[in-house]
Amino acid sequence: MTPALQLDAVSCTFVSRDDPAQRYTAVSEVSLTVGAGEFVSVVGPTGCGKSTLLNVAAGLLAPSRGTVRVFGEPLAGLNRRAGYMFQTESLMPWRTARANVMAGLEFRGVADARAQADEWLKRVGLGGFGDRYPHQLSGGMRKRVSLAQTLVLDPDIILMDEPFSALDIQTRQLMENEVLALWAAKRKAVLFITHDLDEAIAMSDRVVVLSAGPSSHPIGEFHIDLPRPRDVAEVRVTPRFVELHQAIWSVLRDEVLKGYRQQLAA
Ligand SMILES: Nc1ncnc2c1ncn2[C@@H]1O[C@H](COP(=O)(O)OP(=O)(O)OP(=O)(O)O)[C@@H](O)[C@H]1O
Repeated sequence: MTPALQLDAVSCTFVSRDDPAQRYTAVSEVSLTVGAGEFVSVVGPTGCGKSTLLNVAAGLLAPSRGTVRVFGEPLAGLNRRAGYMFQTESLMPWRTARANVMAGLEFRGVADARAQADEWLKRVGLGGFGDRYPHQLSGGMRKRVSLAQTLVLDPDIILMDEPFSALDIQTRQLMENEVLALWAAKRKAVLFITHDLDEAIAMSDRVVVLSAGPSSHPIGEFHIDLPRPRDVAEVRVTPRFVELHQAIWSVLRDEVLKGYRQQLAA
């Protein structure tokens, strides 16, 4: 079956604005696929190039070398089959929760945008909050609105960059379970970036480990054979989870230490 997303030998080199002779290759020769309906996480040390890869998949950044295919077609420009959810707040503060969720649909000229937005707000547990502005919602609620804003457009591929990193642990686990439930219902391809190995294992079908930069590349790939449906809090205490964690951490640990050393030296 044609993968939803296929990165083939992708490298990204950034040129310094002040001194064009200075270059930094963030990722090098990265090949990565996400099957239709597959949930794949990418973990790696801080600054290794996880967001860079996601930006490439989103079509926001053209790779310096290599190719990106979306359902078999070469990607040129924005990836219109993908929806994104980023670490930072993505809500427009001057729009209500409903108006934020509706924005993308309005842009596409969808006639029943309001009804669809209300339906999605209900699905993420915010049925009664459509008229609130972002500042009148908690951090977790704002993330739920962002999730609705992404999913209302029914993308075939969902790209998530540490979407829950700013949340407290309980809210985070609730959101992770909600994402898993929504994903199970629709089975879209997900590329999930996180620095949290527990989160990656609990949620994914496959975990890809990136080396520390520069020239970061995959150094391990693990199939997560934990049964579904999963509760992210409960699955963490199962023996198989612990086994997988140990196996992946043994690959990731040295890279994390390298990443820290590089950050301190910078
Ligand atoms: N536009 C850019 N210009 C120059 N360097 C960049 C640019 N974007 C990213 N980089 C560099 O590329 C490297 C990878 O950055 P990236 O944000 O992809 O890492 P990350 O793994 O997502 O980091 P974190 O885990 O801290 O979020 C970093 O060293 C960063 O400074």
